[in-house]
Amino acid sequence: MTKNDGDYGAVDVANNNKHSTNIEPNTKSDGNTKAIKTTNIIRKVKSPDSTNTADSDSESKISMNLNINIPTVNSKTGEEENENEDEGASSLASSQLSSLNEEQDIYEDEDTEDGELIQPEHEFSEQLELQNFKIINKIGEGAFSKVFRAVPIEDSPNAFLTKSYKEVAIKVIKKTDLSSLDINKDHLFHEPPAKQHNKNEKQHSSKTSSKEQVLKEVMIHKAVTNNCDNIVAFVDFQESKTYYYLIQELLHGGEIFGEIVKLTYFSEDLSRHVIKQLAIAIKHMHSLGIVHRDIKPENLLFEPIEYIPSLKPKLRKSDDPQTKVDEGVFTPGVGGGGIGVVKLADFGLSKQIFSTNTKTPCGTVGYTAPEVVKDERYSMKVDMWGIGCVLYTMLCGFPPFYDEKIDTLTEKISRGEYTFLAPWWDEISNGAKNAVMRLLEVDPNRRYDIDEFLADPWLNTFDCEREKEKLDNAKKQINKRRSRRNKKFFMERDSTLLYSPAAVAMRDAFDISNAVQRIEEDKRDSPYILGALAEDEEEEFRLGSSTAKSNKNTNNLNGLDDDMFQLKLDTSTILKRRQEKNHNIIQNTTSIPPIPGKSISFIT
Ligand SMILES: Nc1ncnc2c1ncn2[C@@H]1O[C@H](COP(=O)(O)OP(=O)(O)OP(=O)(O)O)[C@@H](O)[C@H]1O
Repeated sequence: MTKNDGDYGAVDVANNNKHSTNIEPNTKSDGNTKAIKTTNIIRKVKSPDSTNTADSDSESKISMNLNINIPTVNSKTGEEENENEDEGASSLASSQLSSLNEEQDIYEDEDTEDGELIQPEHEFSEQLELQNFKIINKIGEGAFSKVFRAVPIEDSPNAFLTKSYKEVAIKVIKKTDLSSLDINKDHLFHEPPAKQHNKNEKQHSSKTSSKEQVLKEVMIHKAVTNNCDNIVAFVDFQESKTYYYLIQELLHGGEIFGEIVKLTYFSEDLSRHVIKQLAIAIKHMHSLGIVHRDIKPENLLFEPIEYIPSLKPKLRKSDDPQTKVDEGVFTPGVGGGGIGVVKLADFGLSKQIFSTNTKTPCGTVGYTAPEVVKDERYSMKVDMWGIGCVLYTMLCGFPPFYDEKIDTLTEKISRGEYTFLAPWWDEISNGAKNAVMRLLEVDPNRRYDIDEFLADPWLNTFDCEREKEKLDNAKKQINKRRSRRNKKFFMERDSTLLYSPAAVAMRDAFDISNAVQRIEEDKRDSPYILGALAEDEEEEFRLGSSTAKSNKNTNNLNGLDDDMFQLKLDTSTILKRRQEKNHNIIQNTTSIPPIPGKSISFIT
């Protein structure tokens, strides 16, 4: 989710720039080299002499400064620690996840009781046009947005909207930032450099497109927000003269990405804890016909829980005892490593594949030949690939696909070339490896779908009796903690690690992996090139062209009002845009946009 721009000292993987020199030279060219190299990358992060390339200014922009405001609880007694030391094959059953949400409620209560930091850090220009909320501090930054922590203003006209939220996260997008940039990442992905428009025309179309993209994100987020505790809740949307405000539930822990960097890797229990919650979120989205398309550790946010140090920290053979951070005790039904409830965020690349009302694919029109109609199962499988990459990375600490050369990396992703490299994978169970293999299957027909993954034996490994006992104990401990707040007991976060070359390289690997999968999906769906238009058509249908109006009842997002934001598209007809797109695609290669500062080209 977080931006990897020059301010953060991004590694230019493609051009092997100065920061890449921190990564050990690649001396081999076989399939294993990548994993050795990436492991070194992550070890660099943890090593005491690793160089932080983020300058002090950029550090002030990082998104992990939430820990100063998180509620605090007391430490555990030795007896409790012993209870929890009794680890083993433990995991979460679906039913147990509800207890995680009880835990979250507790923290929400604590926030307000403590009444911490309700005064703004300073005057924010974004506050001037914002209604109903008071901005307190900046907590994150995306490529096109700033994210703030805010509190509802009491007695505001829309106070009813926020009654469940004592604090919110507000993603603020400045309209002028959009006017020169097209944030529709997939359009950039498919489209060649802009055609020769005159300046006004270009600016106009760019603005329109950007607004579409913001509204699309809002509509999809709103559509998926209900009935799933593992999706960051949508609260409200405001548009002012200068800004768009996307108001959502605040998650106090930050990104799972930072936790992987900090802990080097997660135990199988903790990996299962995180991935199961992600799977529940994806199950919910897929059941609504919506595909996320940008699954990565940066888009997984979490609520922090008490960190309980292990009495005897377990080390893997591959660990450096000097630098491996103890993950602490894993408590079934609660979490571990300071990670409690996990929620999926960032719907900027999400896409509706089929309407739950009609079960017909979106974006298709009457005259489209059956062979170019999207097969929704393929589209959904993009998310399963993303889940596989996240699971692999959590288990060993480096991503499945990596290469400094962008072309080689792309090839490896397309061919599904990855290994369970020794010694890092030696102590990881066959069950976990099997789950990864079923997710990182190149052929989408053979790749797990979400139901198959949720039924995976490794994901469901637990002993009911023991789990129940542990769950009861965990609940008792939570109750004790409620009366023993105000002592800091969360894991320290060294936010400088997040912008090390290693961490940036890991982010890039995910962005590229997801992008390649999206391209593969579109290639599969679009043997006649027309598929590249599907998203445009979809928007046109949903957002109000004359064609859309006539199809309003069958193609709008579930539960959403077509006219919710009074958006009217002022663009060309589908046919004209199809012709333009065909013309452009035939003439050009595609380029990868999501990594600012990089010039990467793909031959289609
Ligand atoms: N609901 C939230 N609770 C807590 N932190 C959040 C929340 N939403 C976003 N953030 C923080 O702000 C950062 C940027 O948010 P987000 O990724 O949504 O912006 P973005 O513009 O979509 O980024 P990009 O497009 O570059 O991926 C996140 O990485 C996260 O650290």
